[in-house]
Amino acid sequence: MKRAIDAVASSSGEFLLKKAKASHAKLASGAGFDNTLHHIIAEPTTFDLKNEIKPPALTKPIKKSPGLDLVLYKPFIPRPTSTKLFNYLLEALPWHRVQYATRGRDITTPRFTTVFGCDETGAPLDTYFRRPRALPPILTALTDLVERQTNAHYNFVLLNYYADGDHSISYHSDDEAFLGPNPIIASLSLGGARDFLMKHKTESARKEKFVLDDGDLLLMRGETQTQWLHSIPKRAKASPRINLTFRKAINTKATNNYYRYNVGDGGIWRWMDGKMVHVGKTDEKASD
Ligand SMILES: O=C(O)CCC(=O)C(=O)O
Ligand SMILES: [Fe+2]
Repeated sequence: MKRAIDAVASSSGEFLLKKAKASHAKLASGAGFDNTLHHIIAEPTTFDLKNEIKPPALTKPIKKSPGLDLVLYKPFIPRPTSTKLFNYLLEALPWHRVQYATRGRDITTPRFTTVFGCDETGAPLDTYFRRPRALPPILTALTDLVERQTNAHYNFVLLNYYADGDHSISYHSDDEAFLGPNPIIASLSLGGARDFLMKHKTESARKEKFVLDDGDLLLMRGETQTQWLHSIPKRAKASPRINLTFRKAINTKATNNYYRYNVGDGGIWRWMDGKMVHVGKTDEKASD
């Protein structure tokens, strides 16, 4: 399944876009506006992830249903590091609201997204739909730690920011051919707890529900993506949450797809003065 998975469009998208237009007009005319829209704010020197992360209190393999092969690490990142990381990522990164058309409908992704990484084919960077962005140091450090914990290699980090309970990801599986067979995906949660629902693709009575809490790491492997779907449903009340998925792209198609559905061309949003502000257009070619 390609990553056009947001056919359940969200009305909060339109609302946020309207709200942002006002801020954008103000920014465009205002002084002190940093025009390097894609920049990543340097991490505070107080980050010392390697020493702040301790072995998880709980490491729970979950294999009770056919094809389901998960490991839950609770927590992988303890507080207050998880909070510090959440706050830093929200503010430091350029975010996007991706819009695309599918089956004749215009969809606005019902959450903010952003992505870093590249396949390891060595293809020239300017041959991609969007110029791939290098992992910023904090994501390189995190990837190293996740690799060590999960014994796998990743070259991509996709981030989702769910501002509130209206933000969601609909049922999908990440079994794209460009990740190779039985991809290993590690998923890190920061901030507000959300339900993570799973259902078997063919045996619809088989369902699972986990609460993903601040600092939790969920490893999905084996036939999980082939046999199961997962989602983060909307809920009445939810605190802001960032999710990071660590993946391994094996070809250029993967890289193009990830930038198309996580950067897109709907513009750049930044966390400024306690809210997301639409700061400008995505550069046609360079996204770094
Ligand atoms: O936010 C989550 O926990 C899940 C995100 C997800 O499934 C995805 O990005 O493919
Ligand atoms: Fe997913």
